[in-house]
Amino acid sequence: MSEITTASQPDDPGRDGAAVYDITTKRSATSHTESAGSDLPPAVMVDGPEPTGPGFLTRITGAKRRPVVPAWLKSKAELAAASKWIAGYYGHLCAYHAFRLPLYAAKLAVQCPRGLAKSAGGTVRWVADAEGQAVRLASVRREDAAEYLKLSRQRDARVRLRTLVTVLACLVGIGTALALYVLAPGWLQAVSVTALVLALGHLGTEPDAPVATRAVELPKVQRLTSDIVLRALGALSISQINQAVAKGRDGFVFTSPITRDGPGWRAEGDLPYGVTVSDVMDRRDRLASGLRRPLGCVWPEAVPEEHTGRLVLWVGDQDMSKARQPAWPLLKAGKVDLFTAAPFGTDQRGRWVDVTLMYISGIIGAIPRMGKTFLLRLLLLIAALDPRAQLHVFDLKGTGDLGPLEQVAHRYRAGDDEEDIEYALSALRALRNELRRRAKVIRNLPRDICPESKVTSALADKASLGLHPIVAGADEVQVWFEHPKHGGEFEEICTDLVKRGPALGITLLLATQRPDAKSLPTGISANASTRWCLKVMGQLENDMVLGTSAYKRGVRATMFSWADKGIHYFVGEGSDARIVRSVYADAPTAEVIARRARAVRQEAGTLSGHALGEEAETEAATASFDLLADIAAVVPAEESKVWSEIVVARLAELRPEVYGGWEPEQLAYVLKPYGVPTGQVWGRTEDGKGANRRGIEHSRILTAMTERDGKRDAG
Ligand SMILES: Nc1ncnc2c1ncn2[C@@H]1O[C@H](COP(=O)(O)OP(=O)(O)OP(=O)(O)O)[C@@H](O)[C@H]1O
Repeated sequence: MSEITTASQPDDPGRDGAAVYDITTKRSATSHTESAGSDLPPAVMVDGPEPTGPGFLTRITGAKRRPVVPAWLKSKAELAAASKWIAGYYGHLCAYHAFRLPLYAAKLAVQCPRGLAKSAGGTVRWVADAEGQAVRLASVRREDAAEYLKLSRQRDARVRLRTLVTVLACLVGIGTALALYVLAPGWLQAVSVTALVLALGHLGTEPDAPVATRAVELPKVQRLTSDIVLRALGALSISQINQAVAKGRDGFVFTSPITRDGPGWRAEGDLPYGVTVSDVMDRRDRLASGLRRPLGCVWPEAVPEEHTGRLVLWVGDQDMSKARQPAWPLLKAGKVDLFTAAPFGTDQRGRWVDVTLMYISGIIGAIPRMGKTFLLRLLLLIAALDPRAQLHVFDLKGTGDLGPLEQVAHRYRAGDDEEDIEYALSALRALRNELRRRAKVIRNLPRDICPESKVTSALADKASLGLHPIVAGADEVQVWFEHPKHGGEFEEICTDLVKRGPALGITLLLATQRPDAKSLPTGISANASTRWCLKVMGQLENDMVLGTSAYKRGVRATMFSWADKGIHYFVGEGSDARIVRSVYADAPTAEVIARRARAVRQEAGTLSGHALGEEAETEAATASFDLLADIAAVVPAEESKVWSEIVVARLAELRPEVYGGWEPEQLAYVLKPYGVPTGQVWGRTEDGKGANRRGIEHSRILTAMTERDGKRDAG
């Protein structure tokens, strides 16, 4: 219990000379003086006299209840999967041994003489009471005549009885054998002889040479104990843990018993004050060394609803990247309803993790070669399995990784040449127009049909409304945003799609290997509701993909190792960040799934656009579109400064299909990447009144054009 005093300064002996003294000794001295009757005011106790805390009722209302039925038993899919595994396991055992039965029989037959000799020898030793011989010999050595006589008498009686039993057994055995030989049918004789031979063969088995070999090699895993956890945490070179251990306390206080959790062990507890789970995550490799387990087995995690020092340590039996993943339920059969959840990966415990591709916009980020394209392709395959969904696929890497989706995509293009960029731009403009159309449709629908003002599965089914799901996916999307000419427009359209698309049935999935502000504009990264982050190298990229301060909260995709391909943090589906290993679907597998999706679409009559060999109509019309050139065209040289509202009105007149509906703010937004600012400029209204309003300078447009063209020529 600590206390504070309100001692006045003049009484302080150290004040004049500004002496420094130990606060602890000073404090006790002051309280002592006070108790001795000085005129210091009484000490004020800051801790209550008794430990008080929440009452029983408060504690039980706040208590965390553990589920009565374990999660794996509640999930039909998991139960079915577990039953299938068990049935498969025992089925394999039976098949394995059945196949080797003749071999086992032969081995036993060969061992039969040894078994016969062993049983004969054993019987003789039993009859002769060989087990008592050592004791009898000991009494002889001690020359203890009395005891020897006692033991001999006992042995004689025993040998008599055992001889009788043996003779009787032999008579019964021989009699039975003769009876069988004379009376029994051939099959019974064969069975009896076989049984006798097998039994004798079994008896003749050497302990180090079993007849039956192992059908399965069960992985031997070390049990996780508190000692091992403490040893590993103590090896992390975290000073607070080491200090706690040095003072005889535990460097980790377990808050629940170490239990089996899926194919691994789970330990939960509190780190010392001031140590956070992030500190442990940063040293995951050392932790794995301390636990003597492969890195891919060791998964320290934070508990989001607890304090930052609450650590859950899950140690898998097998490396997550190598453990066998259950077969993907959509691999061979099945359709998808994009408005409901579909599995796309498994967590460390091998449980399926689902994603609902509607009402989201997502970003996938990672350094190269970690599985970003595979993941995007998987998500697009899931979308392809909903025959209503229209797919827009842009492979800006240009290697054809998304090629399997070509046969189902409404828009498809691989490559980053100028014509590919124009194609993508025209497709995105069309998408934005579609977004606007959908907004109007939704707005005009009666409340009872569309109560939530968003596209639902039932609305998507009504072909007349044209509200089918649209899923657009782009790999290496930084190519769009860094484009010298169209970067601004790509950013503007994608931001709009990311923000408004989810409610209107349009999902945008963007994958990038360089998640920084330039290659993934903040307007997009901040508004994406779903994030997949495979290995990244630093905090900045981590937070760009997983959200601001994710790194601080301990959600760190930097901890993944180079071998953790396809393993990522998944943030979405209304839950906290989870570690997921995405389903591995290589190109041939993707091709098979896409073919199935095409067949389903053919049946439903929903194949469209590129999949039917149609070219986009808007492509040629907009190929020559250039924002800066258009502004230069509508703002003559004599108008040195012009208001934004006038520019957008003129642009809309020039190309209504592109600029129709633009607001002055939008102009400012798309000009930003070109370095053209908008500011207060002097102008006149139609009736000749002068005013200051937001606008642009003609010379800045010309400068931006010159710079851009110069860069392009240099490039
Ligand atoms: N879920 C997965 N499970 C196991 N291995 C995977 C998985 N996903 C991808 N891989 C492996 O990782 C390799 C790289 O995948 P991918 O091409 O998707 O990487 P990327 O991040 O797109 O690379 P780049 O940036 O170079 O395009 C693949 O060849 C594949 O073997």
